[in-house]
Amino acid sequence: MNRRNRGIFYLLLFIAVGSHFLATGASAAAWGLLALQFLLYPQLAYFWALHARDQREAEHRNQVLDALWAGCWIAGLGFPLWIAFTMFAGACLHMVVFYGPRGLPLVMAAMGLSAGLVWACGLGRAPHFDTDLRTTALSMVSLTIFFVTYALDGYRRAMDQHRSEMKLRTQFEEIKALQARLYQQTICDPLTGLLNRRHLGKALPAAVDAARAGAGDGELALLLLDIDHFKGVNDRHGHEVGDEVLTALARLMQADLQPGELAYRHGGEEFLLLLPGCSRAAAFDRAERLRQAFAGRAIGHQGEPIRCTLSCGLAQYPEDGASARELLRAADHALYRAKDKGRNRSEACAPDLV
Ligand SMILES: Nc1nc2c(ncn2[C@@H]2O[C@H](COP(=O)(O)OP(=O)(O)OP(=O)(O)O)[C@@H](O)[C@H]2O)c(=O)[nH]1
Repeated sequence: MNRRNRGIFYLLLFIAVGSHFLATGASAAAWGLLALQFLLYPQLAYFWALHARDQREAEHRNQVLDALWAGCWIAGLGFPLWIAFTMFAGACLHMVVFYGPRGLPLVMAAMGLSAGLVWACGLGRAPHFDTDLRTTALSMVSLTIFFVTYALDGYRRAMDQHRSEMKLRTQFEEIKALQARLYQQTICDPLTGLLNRRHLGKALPAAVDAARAGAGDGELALLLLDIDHFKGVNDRHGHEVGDEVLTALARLMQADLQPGELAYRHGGEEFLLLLPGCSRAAAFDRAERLRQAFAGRAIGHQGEPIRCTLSCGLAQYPEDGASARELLRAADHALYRAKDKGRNRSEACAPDLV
């Protein structure tokens, strides 16, 4: 119980019992005891708990003590119904809030024990259950205020928890988005935005497995594209223009992509198209279309159009290679043949089959 709740509850009880004392003409000693119990004791109990090594344990002891005191007062006052009920309900609420259902029998036992002892020692008053109207009303108001105070505490905690949850959820979403962005960065080439070799390392074996399992009629084509004399472009016009040439080719590749197909920057000025479900003839056509489109595109630089060409090597699963590594090697051979034959051309690994 926090200081505010304990203080409020005891003050309200002080007023209710005081009203009962006024109605029944209590002695000065009884008023003194009332002040000690309901004004001083709650402060002492709070400081006791505050300075204890285990505050929760100390508070638990305080609450049992509260229940014991309440039993004494109930028996000593002669069981006035409304005051007794207010004390009992308050003690139950304290205990249950802190200790769950097991707090309930504990309160009953403590109250019953102390009331019984007071009664057995002959210190109890003869039962007189009635309270006057003012005391009854004050007891009711006390209970209501007490319940509302606790309810407000519960509401505040629920709102705090809700806010924390919302904050956590937002942070979680941000982390997820960040992770996705980081992952994207690890699999993408920053200059062209195409996928990179790291992604190919997983995607190519997976595509081979899928083709082997019959996906896309068991067809899979690999196109390896390399810009011709690219070093010369860099040397003559500078790296920035070289970068523009690279991104121009990347855009052409992306514009032509069908669902399920993937475009890579394989390294430097070398690019790759992974075409699941694509026949050898269709892949060769794609290579030629891309080659011609690239050759026909000029990049303007200081008023001078810069034209580049590319060479392309085609490898087809399963004829040219039954694994990712074999397919790559086959496409590489085909590309070298294209370079050897004068560049700006497409070559299939097995030209007789095209
Ligand atoms: N601008 C630019 N150049 C790059 C990048 N990555 C690699 N290069 C350049 O690409 C060039 C590749 O040159 P080479 O391997 O000799 O190939 P090439 O000049 O295209 O000759 P062939 O392939 O035989 O036609 C090198 O000069 C690299 O510096 C890049 O990101 N940007």
